[in-house]
Amino acid sequence: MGEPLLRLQNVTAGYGDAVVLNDVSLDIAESGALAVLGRNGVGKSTLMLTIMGFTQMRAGRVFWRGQDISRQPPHWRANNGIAWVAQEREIFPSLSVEENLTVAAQRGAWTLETIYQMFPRLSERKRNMGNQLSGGEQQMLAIARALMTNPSLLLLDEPFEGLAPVIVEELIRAVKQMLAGQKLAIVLVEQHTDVALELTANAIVLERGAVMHRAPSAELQKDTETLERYVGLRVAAEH
Ligand SMILES: Nc1ncnc2c1ncn2[C@@H]1O[C@H](COP(=O)(O)OP(=O)(O)OP(=O)(O)O)[C@@H](O)[C@H]1O
Repeated sequence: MGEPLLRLQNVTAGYGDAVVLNDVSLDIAESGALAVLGRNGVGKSTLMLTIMGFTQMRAGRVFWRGQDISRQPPHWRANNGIAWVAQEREIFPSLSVEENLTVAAQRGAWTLETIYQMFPRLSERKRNMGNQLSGGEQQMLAIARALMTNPSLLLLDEPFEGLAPVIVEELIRAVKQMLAGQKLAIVLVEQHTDVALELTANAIVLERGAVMHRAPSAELQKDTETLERYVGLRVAAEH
């Protein structure tokens, strides 16, 4: 086993005096895919923010390719291969689709051409302004913009939330394509448990900021007891 791409070692972190994550440890391998599950408010987004360097670390360390980056600011992490798609998407409303894509682009396999192949809708709308897009198109753009930085790790925070099923299908196909094609690892926070487990190799379940359970995703998919206890059956019940 080589060095993990990302390692969180006994990380306790939060906002100011409020501690949200408690003694969280996890590894993500190069090209790995990790699902982060758990009910609302357990700290899933805070985990993403901590990987990006936006929270206050109280204890523990974060390693990137074996290097301790615990004190590196968010822009260092972004410049060194960690990309984050926030729940809020945060695309630039007054820039065109194409400008949104090129504004933070870095060299690599993801270019306008490969992005437009994966998201033909964005190609059709490349001259539209960010604020003229539907919710689904905005989410595509947010993911595409993150890919244009040619990251080694992509953090996706509830990318399918609130989108029409047909758009969710399109995004799932795109995520599969991303994982199959390029050397890219993902951390996926998702309320749609079945989708999250289908897309990933491994999963952790958070409860009150701590890792309560970890398992290969295929195993957790069958473990309805754990899913019921810590995640709820919101999505499983829909199938
Ligand atoms: N900026 C902040 N300042 C202080 N507390 C915060 C902040 N953001 C989140 N929290 C608190 O941290 C806890 C975990 O929130 P977080 O958003 O990480 O959970 P989550 O699992 O992602 O939930 P959700 O599924 O609702 O997004 C909550 O109690 C929340 O109130």
